[in-house]
Amino acid sequence: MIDPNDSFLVGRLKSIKYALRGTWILITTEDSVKVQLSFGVLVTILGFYFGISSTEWMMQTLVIGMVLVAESANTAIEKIADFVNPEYHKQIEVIKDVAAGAPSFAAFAAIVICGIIYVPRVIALF
Ligand SMILES: Nc1ncnc2c1ncn2[C@@H]1O[C@H](COP(=O)(O)OP(=O)(O)OP(=O)(O)O)[C@@H](O)[C@H]1O
Repeated sequence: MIDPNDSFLVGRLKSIKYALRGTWILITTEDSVKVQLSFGVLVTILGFYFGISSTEWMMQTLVIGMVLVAESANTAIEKIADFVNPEYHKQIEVIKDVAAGAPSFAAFAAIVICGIIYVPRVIALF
């Protein structure tokens, strides 16, 4: 925990440590994050294979990041909801469903961007 008496530098270093711990928890325990990360790795390999442009790399990296950020925020909201109310509640259902909508928007953008980048290149292979 960050102590108010910590120096600025120690406070920032602790924040980085906690953020890396959170990243590790997401990568190792959350199936949805594992799946999204695997897609990220796959399109990165495709990017090298097809030699995509700098602009395409930027767009692709941006959408991979968007999906992972949304998926991580969704996971955090799910965990808060489970902590606040582990039993069934109609409002928790709505909260979780709405939170799950965030990665869906990001995933839609990622599919469109990756489709624009790769569909013509894959078609050109045949
Ligand atoms: N406590 C609850 N009360 C009411 N509905 C719930 C509750 N917990 C889960 N649900 C419903 O079940 C759905 C799935 O919730 P769950 O917590 O299992 O997430 P998940 O889809 O498994 O998430 P992920 O795969 O990202 O871990 C929610 O979107 C919601 O509709």
